[in-house]
Amino acid sequence: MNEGQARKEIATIAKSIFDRGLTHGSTGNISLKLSDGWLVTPTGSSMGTLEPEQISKLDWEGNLLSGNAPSKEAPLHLAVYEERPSSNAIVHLHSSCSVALSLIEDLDEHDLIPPLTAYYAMRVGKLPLVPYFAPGDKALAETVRRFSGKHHAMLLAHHGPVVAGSSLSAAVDATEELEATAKLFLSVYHHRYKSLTSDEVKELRDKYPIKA
Ligand SMILES: O=C(CO)COP(=O)(O)O
Ligand SMILES: [Zn+2]
Repeated sequence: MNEGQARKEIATIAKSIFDRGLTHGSTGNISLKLSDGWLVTPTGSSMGTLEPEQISKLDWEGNLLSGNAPSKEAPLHLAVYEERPSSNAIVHLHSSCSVALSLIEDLDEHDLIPPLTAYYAMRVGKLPLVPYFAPGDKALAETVRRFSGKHHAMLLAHHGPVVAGSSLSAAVDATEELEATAKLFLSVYHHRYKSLTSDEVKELRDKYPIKA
């Protein structure tokens, strides 16, 4: 995919995310690797109205090459790419059920949601909670770096998900799966509910390995 196509793909997917209420206001950011750098959505922009040429192009030191000023989370995206050479795209949203999940006390912070559905096990797997830091904080990027070697999906406390994928569509797919399962989990949380067994999860993970 060339740079022009990549810019269009980000703008199209960002609008779809915004139109379905998966992030709001000027929250969230998306990035995508290119052969000669990477693209990230500009700071302060609404995902609903992004023009392809506004999207920031950066080099691997984080310098702006073209487009508007980059997301304040660009160092976080860069840290994930540095730790995950197989990842080609990253999605960060403020999707409300996922944020709500990050506020619940006494969940397992190494794995917040049990394997409620097959697609959650196939697309997300394990979801750790990343401790709270202010958006754009250098310490947030460095903390995410520590998680991202082992995890392609993580949840920032009081903030929202960060999900890496082998492609932009794979990263968006997994982020949507996380939001849908967070909603499901919130609705069964105060009930007695069943999860998939570890054998069932293992069978899924063997048959549908997550490439992220
Ligand atoms: O989600 C956001 C911060 O975490 C949005 O910030 P940016 O507008 O700088 O991308
Ligand atoms: Zn954010």
